[in-house]
Formats: sequence, C-alpha cells, structure tokens
Amino acid sequence: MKKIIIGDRIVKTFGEGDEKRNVLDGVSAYINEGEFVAVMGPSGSGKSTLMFALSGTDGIDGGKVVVDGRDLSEMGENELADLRRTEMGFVFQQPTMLKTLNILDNIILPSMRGSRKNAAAITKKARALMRRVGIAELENRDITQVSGGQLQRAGICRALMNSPKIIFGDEPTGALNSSSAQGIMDLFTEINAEGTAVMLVTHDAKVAARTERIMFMRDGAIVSELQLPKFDGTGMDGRVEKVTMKMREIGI
Ligand SMILES: Nc1ncnc2c1ncn2[C@@H]1O[C@H](COP(=O)(O)OP(=O)(O)OP(=O)(O)O)[C@@H](O)[C@H]1O
Repeated sequence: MKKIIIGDRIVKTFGEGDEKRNVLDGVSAYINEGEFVAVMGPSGSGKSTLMFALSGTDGIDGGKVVVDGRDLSEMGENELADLRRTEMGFVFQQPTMLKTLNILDNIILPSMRGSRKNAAAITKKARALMRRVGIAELENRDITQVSGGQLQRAGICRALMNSPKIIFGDEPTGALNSSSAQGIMDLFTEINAEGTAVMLVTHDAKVAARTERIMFMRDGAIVSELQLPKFDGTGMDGRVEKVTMKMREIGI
C-alpha cells in the first residue's frame, strides 16, 4: 500500500524558556493512499498539531514529513502552498467563509486564485459539487442564511474543488446536531469510497467508527491504534463498541 503521507519522529515545540514543551514528542504516523483514518485523544494531546504538521500547514521542530514522496522541509513556501492547494483539502469545525460573498462564491474563491481564465469551468465544477452534496439550490444565499450542516456541506465542496488526494477534517461534525453530523459522515464515507484519503480529528466515537484506522494520542504521542474493516454501511453498533472499548482501555 503506497503511503501518501509519512511523518517520521515529528517534534513540535511550543513556548519559550521554562514554558517550552514538546507538544509532539517524536511522533511517527502515516496515511495510505485512499485510507480513511481518525485521530482521537484527550483535549490538548496534540491531535490538531499533528494534523497541521502532516499537512505542512505548520512547520516542525524535529523529524520530517514526506508528502507524495516529497520532503516538506526541502520545499520553498510557494511550492508548499501549491502542494497544499492541489493535493489537500481542509474542513474545519466552523467553515471560515466570507460574510460578503454568497455560498457559491465562497466555494469557488480559493480556486480562482491565479486562474480567472477558467472561471466558467470552476463555477461549473462548484455547481456539480453542490448538487452532489445536496445544496444546489443554496448558491445565492448568504452564509448566514443556511444551516450549520448546509454550511459544512459548502465547506466540503470548497475542499473538493481541486480534487485533492487527501482531505483533512478537524472536528468537522463538532458543531452539528447528530442528524446533520451523520449526513456529513455519509459524505466523507462516499468521498473516501471514491478514492480520496480522509484524516479526521475527532472526539466522537461514532465519527471515528466510520474510519478504518484510529490513532489514539496522549501527551504528544500516539499510544495505540485500532484497525477496522472499511465501512460498508453495516455493523455500525459493533464498530462504535470497539472504539469505545479501546478508549476505555487506554483511559481517554
Ligand atoms: N500556537 C500555539 N502556541 C502555544 N501552544 C499551542 C499552540 N497550539 C497548540 N498549543 C498547545 O499544544 C497542545 C496541543 O494542542 P492541540 O490543539 O494539538 O490539541 P488537541 O488534541 O487537538 O486538543 P483539542 O481536542 O482540545 O482540540 C495544547 O496544550 C495547546 O495548548
């Protein structure tokens, strides 16, 4: 199985002097092409920091990160920004969208950078994605005129605009009620089934149970992993049970 991302003994330090501490303390982690993974762990254990390190969003203080065969430390800032824009998509708990633009324009904005010529093709792609995630009729709405679940669907469209190889989600269902959350997880499951790798940071056993490998973190280290079969739409109760048992076993 080809690894799309390899993190090798990553160290990330925050603070100065006596306050200085390793938030990631030599963490090695990988993501296979097309894999669906989750990262769980107590608040402050380093989950988001790991995600930002593996995606090249933040620099690291030790170890290395290799994405698609390229060592991020050897890449210039522009090259790194290009890699992130073309190969990665990002979904956050609260999609950061501009209040002055409607939903469609928010989705296409990042893709427009440097490529105005292709505006028609970009708009066409955004509309196709919006149809696909069930928000086609909302394109002219302001971001304040849609529900949290609909806004997150728009966030997912935006993340998919450049057909990334991997989507990173930091608590993407964290602000949603359980039925909206389930709809968003159905969408991630579909996106993954089509071949896009997905890495989600989550506190929610039901979210993690959709994935095929869960990394459990504590105090800046991966302390355990749980492997599950790829989700085929069945056996959710048993999967959640396995995740919660593991969480109990390692005390998180
Ligand atoms: N920019 C920063 N400057 C200083 N400390 C930071 C910074 N970002 C994160 N930290 C600290 O690093 C630790 C890990 O943070 P991180 O956000 O990765 O944890 P997490 O496991 O994702 O937590 P949560 O579940 O609460 O989101 C925390 O103690 C946090 O306070």
